[in-house]
Amino acid sequence: MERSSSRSVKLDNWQKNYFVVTSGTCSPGQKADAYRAQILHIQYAWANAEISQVCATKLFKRYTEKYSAIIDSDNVETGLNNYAESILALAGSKQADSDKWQSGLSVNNIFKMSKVKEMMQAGKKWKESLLEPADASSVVIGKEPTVSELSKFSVCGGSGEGGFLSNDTGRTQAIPGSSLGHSRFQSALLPLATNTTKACPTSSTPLGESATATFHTTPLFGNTRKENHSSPKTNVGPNMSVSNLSCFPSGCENPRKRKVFSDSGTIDKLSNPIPKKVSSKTEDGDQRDHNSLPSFKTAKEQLWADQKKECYKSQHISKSSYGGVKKSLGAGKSRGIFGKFVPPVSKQDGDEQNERVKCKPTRAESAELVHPTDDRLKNVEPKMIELITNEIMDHGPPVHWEDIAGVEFAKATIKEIVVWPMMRPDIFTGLRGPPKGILLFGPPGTGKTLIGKCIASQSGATFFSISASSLTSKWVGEGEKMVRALFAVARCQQPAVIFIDEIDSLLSQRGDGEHESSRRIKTEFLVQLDGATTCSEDRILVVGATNRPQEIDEAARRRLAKRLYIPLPEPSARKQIVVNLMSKEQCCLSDEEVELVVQQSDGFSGADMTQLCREASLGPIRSLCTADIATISPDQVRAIAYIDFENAFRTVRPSVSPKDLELYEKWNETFGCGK
Ligand SMILES: Nc1ncnc2c1ncn2[C@@H]1O[C@H](COP(=O)(O)OP(=O)(O)OP(=O)(O)O)[C@@H](O)[C@H]1O
Ligand SMILES: [Mg+2]
Repeated sequence: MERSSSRSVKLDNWQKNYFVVTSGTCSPGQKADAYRAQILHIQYAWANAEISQVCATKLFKRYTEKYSAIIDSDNVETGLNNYAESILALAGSKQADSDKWQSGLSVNNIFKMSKVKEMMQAGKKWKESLLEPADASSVVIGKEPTVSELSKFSVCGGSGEGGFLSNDTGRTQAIPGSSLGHSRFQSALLPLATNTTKACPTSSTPLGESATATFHTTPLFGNTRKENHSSPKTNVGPNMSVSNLSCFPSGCENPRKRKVFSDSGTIDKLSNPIPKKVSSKTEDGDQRDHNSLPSFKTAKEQLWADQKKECYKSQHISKSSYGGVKKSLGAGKSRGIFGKFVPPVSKQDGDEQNERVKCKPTRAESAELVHPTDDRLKNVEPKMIELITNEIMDHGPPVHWEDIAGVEFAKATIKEIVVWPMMRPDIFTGLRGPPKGILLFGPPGTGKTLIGKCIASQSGATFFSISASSLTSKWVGEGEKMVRALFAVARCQQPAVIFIDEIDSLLSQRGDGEHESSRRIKTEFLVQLDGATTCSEDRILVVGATNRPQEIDEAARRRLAKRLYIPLPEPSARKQIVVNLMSKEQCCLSDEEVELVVQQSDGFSGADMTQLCREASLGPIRSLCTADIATISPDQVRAIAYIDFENAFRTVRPSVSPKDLELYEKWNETFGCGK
């Protein structure tokens, strides 16, 4: 009768709590309290055999998840942001994020409670009886317990509550608020001494698998630090640990005690799977060996740890490589057909050779090592070198000569100037020495930048690519230094190609309205260009590209001795572009239709041709109804047909006007070096 009324009281409480939690009016702190109460109810109900283990496990898991969602959430409206650190604060009776959420306990004051003191005494006696006679002296039982020792006893649920197990019934106290009888306690706690395992349901350990019943006073989601061992309401009875440390008796957190316990072997084997090395490692002090104990880490802690590791790694690497992690100052960039072959695996020709291979730095490594002390770089700020390395050196995907349609003369000339001299510097000497400056000029979208990228890929030289506008705008006030640094680094990385796109914005005619800073950059550039172009020793090639050649300063023009016209593509080049692009798509153009496209695209630049093909390729998609687009598979899309090109011609027009073209032709006749 009494029992059924106590059950109905619990049910009432349960319902009340449920309403509190689901009402939507309570704060996160109140919710957390309510969930904690639910969890305690589950514990009592289970210990009291009112619910089955399976049921207890399920409920426990559900409510601990909900509880932890509130505790760990950093959402100010729905969570307490009460990570482990905050729980530490709770242990110190400090107020945490929530007004409601304040621990009534602390490591210090919990032991002042009379009931706890009594439990301690009982626990001590029980320990004595367990450890006798072998290790009794080594267990610090006889002396007045220190806080940490007490904490051990108190939190090692088995020890504290072990008192209840002893026959010292006089000291046994019923748990306030609990209907648990003495015998119940006994059956619940006996496993600790008898090695029969009866596990508490925990969120992480299935019932029956847990090695130990661990009743301790750590907060449900607390870290297992000693300071954590206070918890609101935990003084009312056994508490189930849901942290992944819960399977360890918390008393083992005191290193000395851990040693004692592990040495004694008895309790350790029964209840504590902590390896012995833990105790020996921590023997000398109170410092905890975090590696040895599995410790609960919040996601935030884990993130910090990961970030620290990353930070350490990157610092470590950047210390060992000059100017960045991935990129060398171009020495490693000898790519393309003339780049030096570096076998991925070192030769196994004997130890001596291996040793030599190991000792001899690679080109990239030597560049990294040599650079800071290189005389030519002594006046260059390291920051600049890093910028050049990271931002100016070309790292784009390779471009091949075949990717550039038409412009055969320009391609042949460039090969002659750039590629062969790189390949045979011994032949290209004296008068045969290559020009040090090239200007690629022509209408927009004819492939000047593409040629620059191709030189980068195919020359085998260290390639520096910079847009002149970035020199004048991006590094405001630093442009001049940047130019100097650029050439200095290039000099250290010979053979080198410096590609300056939109060079007109850097080397435009000097005028009165010119800004002082851009005048300085230009002057510096001309000085450097002069040095590079006149010094026969240096193997630095400057390649400029522009679609406004007429704006280039005459002094610069002179230094860019080889001026190559990159005209609009001829019919054969246009055909090549179409065929090339269509070969990558599903296309059913006949040869005649391709010819028709080529005829109709007269006056188109390479970029216009690319745009035309893009537009045509959308034709098959546009012919679908909207509903089909969502469901159709790629292979069901029809091939690109001539009709799509016809439609594309309606929207894509040539971007270069005949008038503009005349200007280029004229400039080419006057200053160009083509045939
Ligand atoms: N000769 C060509 N062969 C193949 N594709 C070309 C050719 N010319 C231009 N293209 C296409 O047009 C795009 C633009 O070319 P690019 O940027 O090299 O032109 P540009 O001459 O540098 O123009 P701008 O003077 O406006 O800078 C290229 O990415 C390429 O797809
Ligand atoms: Mg360009």
